[in-house]
Amino acid sequence: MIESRMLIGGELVAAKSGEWIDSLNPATEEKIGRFPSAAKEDVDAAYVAAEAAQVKWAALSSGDRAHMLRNVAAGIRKRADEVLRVEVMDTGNTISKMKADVEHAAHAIEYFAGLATEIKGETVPASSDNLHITIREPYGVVGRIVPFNHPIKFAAHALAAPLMAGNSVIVKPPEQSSLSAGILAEICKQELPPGVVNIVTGYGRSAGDAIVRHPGIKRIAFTGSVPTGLAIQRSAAEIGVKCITLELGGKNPLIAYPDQDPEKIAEVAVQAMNFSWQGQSCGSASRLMLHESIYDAVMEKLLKRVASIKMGDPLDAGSQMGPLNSKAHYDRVCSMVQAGLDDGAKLLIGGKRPEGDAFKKGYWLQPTVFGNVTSEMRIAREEIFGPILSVFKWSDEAETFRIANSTEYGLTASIWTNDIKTAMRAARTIKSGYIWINNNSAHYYGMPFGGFKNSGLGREEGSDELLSYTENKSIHIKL
Ligand SMILES: NC(=O)C1=CN([C@@H]2O[C@H](COP(=O)(O)OP(=O)(O)OC[C@H]3O[C@@H](n4cnc5c(N)ncnc54)[C@H](O)[C@@H]3O)[C@@H](O)[C@H]2O)C=CC1
Ligand SMILES: O=Cc1ccc(S(=O)(=O)O)cc1
Repeated sequence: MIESRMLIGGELVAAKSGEWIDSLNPATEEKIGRFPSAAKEDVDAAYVAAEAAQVKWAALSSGDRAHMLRNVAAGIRKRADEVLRVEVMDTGNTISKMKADVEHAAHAIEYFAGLATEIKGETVPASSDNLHITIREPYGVVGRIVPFNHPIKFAAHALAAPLMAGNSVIVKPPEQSSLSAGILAEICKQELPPGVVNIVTGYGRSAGDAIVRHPGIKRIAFTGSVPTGLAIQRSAAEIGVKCITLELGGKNPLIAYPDQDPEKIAEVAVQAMNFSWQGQSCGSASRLMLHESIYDAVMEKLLKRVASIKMGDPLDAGSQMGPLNSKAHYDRVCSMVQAGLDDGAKLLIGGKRPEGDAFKKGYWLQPTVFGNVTSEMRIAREEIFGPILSVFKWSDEAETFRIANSTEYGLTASIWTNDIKTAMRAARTIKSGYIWINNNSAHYYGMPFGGFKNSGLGREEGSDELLSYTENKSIHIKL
């Protein structure tokens, strides 16, 4: 049983109210621990500590800040096995996938530490009798709110760029899976000055909302769903003028052209759908658009591959797919299976709880594929964030682009063709922020990641993200 603590002002603490939230293992529904349920008073305390720490932190050289950040990354690596086990039991994601997330957590911090000397301004020849320079200053206290699908990776990533830019930070982990953030809190307590990082756990409607509405927190970065992103914009606007960046959901197309090998497309479609994350990844290609000339061949092979996915104990290295993250999420994903059936899509495989004693408890849903999907259906328009793939057959390229662009989302797209002109035509026409040609799923630090349309605002994973935690100041020196 794990009882994790928050980090506020350099101390590992419970909520002032004494309230806790239970952590359940989604594979078994057993209680595995609990963590504090913070309210406004806890966020206020975190803000006071963060504000007090920030000025000294910003006054350090960027090299000194980078050095301390690297120590946090090393601390994560040192406790990687422990973090991994907690994270697998708390999220239901399989151990083979989660291993990479723990490594990513450390890598994200090291990446931003490596950008230490990029926090720089410009000289501008705006007049002949002045020296015009810009400098970049931190906002002060930054709030970052992250979702349940990659808890340790997102929590670690969340502190890196704001800190590197000289801010202090308050991180709010997801209420479904907060235990790994408790370990991160212990590492930050050891490696950083008190108050520089504050980790406040709890529900979005209380702890999250208190961060968004805090008048002193001008810079907020949110990763999560579109409805919550919109709610955050509304709440923040009631308080003041705030700079909010949003990494939101996707309903991402994978478009396969007639020149493709059906076996290869079947393989990449399964990968790109992220069945191995139960579909719980923002970049999942949940709309598979197959040219009619390869449709039958791809589908035959794809269904065989889906049928062979091994669901099982997430702690078993042989398991290829685990349960969904929480009961509420499971219920919603299952309701989308029904929505597909109600709207007339053809259920080709899955759609049920797997059979066997191991799956009687927990939030298990088989990998699911619908055919005969049309663009009006709910399963074609709404992000499900579960293991449900919707397959379209196409013949006319322009109509396919129209359908690909017909949702409110625009996060990623994956285009498969050997013709570079065709590939670039598709890449330019699809309204998404991150496009793979003959590839899928991979993220590359240094390349800006983020969404068009309702998939978001702002870019992460590159120098844009670092600079987004600074404000530009113009200084004119009369010569
Ligand atoms: N674009 C990207 O990089 C990514 C986007 N996502 C998206 O995240 C979603 C799944 O994650 P969920 O945790 O279900 O999202 P969610 O939007 O329900 O919650 C995300 C976070 O927001 C907090 N929150 C909820 N209501 C709030 C409020 N009113 N004020 C402040 N904070 C609040 C929650 O406590 C949680 O920490 C999907 O839509 C997925 O596509 C997930 C990963 C990456
Ligand atoms: O869900 C969003 C998401 C998934 C993966 C990655 S990364 O490949 O680990 O960088 C980032 C965001």
